[in-house]
Amino acid sequence: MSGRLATEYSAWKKLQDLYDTEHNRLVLRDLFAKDPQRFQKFNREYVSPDDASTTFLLDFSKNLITEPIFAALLDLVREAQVEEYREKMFAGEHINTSEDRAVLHVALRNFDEWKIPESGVNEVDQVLAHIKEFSESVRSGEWKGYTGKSINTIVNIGIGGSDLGPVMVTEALKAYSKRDLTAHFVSNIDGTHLAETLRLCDPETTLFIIASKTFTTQETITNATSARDWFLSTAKDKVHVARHFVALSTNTKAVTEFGISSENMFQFWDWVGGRYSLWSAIGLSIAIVIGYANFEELLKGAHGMDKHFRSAPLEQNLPVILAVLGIWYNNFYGAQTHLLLPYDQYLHKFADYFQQGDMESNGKSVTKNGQQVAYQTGPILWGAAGTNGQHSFYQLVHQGTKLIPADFLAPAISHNPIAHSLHHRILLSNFFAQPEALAFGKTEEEVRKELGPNATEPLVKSKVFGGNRPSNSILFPKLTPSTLGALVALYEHKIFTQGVIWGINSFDQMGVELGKVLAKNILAQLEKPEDVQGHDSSTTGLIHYYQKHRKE
Ligand SMILES: O=P(O)(O)OC[C@H]1O[C@@](O)(CO)[C@@H](O)[C@@H]1O
Repeated sequence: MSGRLATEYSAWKKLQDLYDTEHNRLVLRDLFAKDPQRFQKFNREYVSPDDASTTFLLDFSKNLITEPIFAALLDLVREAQVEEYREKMFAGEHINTSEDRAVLHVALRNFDEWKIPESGVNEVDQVLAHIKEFSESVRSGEWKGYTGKSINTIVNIGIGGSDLGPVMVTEALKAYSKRDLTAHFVSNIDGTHLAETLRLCDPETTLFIIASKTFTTQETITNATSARDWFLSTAKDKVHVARHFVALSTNTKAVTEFGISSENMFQFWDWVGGRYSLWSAIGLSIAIVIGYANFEELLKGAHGMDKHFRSAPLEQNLPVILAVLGIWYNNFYGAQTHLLLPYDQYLHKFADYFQQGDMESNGKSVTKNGQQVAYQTGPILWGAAGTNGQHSFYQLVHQGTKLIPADFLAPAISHNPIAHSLHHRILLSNFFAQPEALAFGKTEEEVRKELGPNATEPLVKSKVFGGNRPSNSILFPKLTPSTLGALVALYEHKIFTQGVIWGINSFDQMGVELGKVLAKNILAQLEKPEDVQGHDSSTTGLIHYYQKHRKE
């Protein structure tokens, strides 16, 4: 039954026993020394069922597991009925129970493979056709602005899932981008974000894409209104808005009220979660930047992973493997965070993207049945592109007091093989070395041997690396649209699997509402801050200080 407390599962109790009795013996140096076949046992190669060139290796041998522990983790997946819930998701059942909605981002990249009886699913193809037609019209120069010039700049105005996906993908696939077209992404309500962007724009050649599932998000509508005012200050006549503003939304009424005609609207549906929406109309900016053919490859890459997730046996199922490893550390080792470390500068926004994807999905503390959990749920997701992270926070990761499981990702081939690929070989040498250092560390004996007999005790101790810090390594041939699609879907389905095991609803986001309501209340009072009422002394004191200093 959905929404059960994870601790009720017998598999959970078994895992707790295994942790209690085994964790002191789970030393990677020993596990590898005892079993020369360890890498062979704990790696999986993914090959897309649709396209053999979309492939990657998942090496999960540097984890604090044995075969019995791995088996017990998979038993938990079975007992939590993850496969049954997966089939409910793919069938369009309303598994987002609090909002009574289906969860069907998989339908956005389904290419009619599966018949899914949910309203709107049969319209996906026509929205994709509209995206194709419009993106090609902009890229070819056929789409003209109000003075007859082609578009050379797009500004996507959106926030959260209406921003992070397009940003991450257009950065990740920059090698495939149309280099004479500039894409900007404005998300923050801070006027600086829009002001600094508009300084770079020419109203005659700029297209604004207003991306908002609800078309009620205060930041987005305010930014869109100011962008329209900026545009009209030059274009003057409102009739010109139609050539320079399009909308991506589920809310046709609000879009037309804003002044964007319905033929300039790209629709999606309530069964597309914001943080799962880059595959939908929200991906219009992606299609314009990299071209529709590459956008379609992105979708197909994800679809291949959907088929894998739906058909692979649990012990071969990559999203399931990542999910259970995360639960092992999060719920039994007490790790609080999870690191994403892409050794690819194009993926520098990958962790940012999954901060929303993971933390807005699984940052919950009540099950679908309304029970308060007494165990950890979603981890804090963070990360940075390698090798930059090594010069920032790796000190803590290597020698700090916290256990931080990490996923390392890298392409074997760079899109930019400068200096005869010397840069890439250096990058990959670090991609290989860091997990090795984390896993096997450096013993006191090795340090003494290195420093010699005169080394002081404190110096020796400071140079010891305890190691035994777990990681996964994902290595793929090249960062292509299809590979990116598969990787994003891999993590989407990892998040889904963990949410089912924890018994929570991964697809609503009640936690973002209170702050919005309080901010609206305070906004109404900021016109006369000296009279602010109804707050604690801290909020009142801060608002009074603002009042004192808000005039230049
Ligand atoms: O796309 P929209 O409706 O403007 O929502 C933007 C973002 O705001 C939220 O915080 C929900 O309010 C995210 O879930 C969502 O992606």
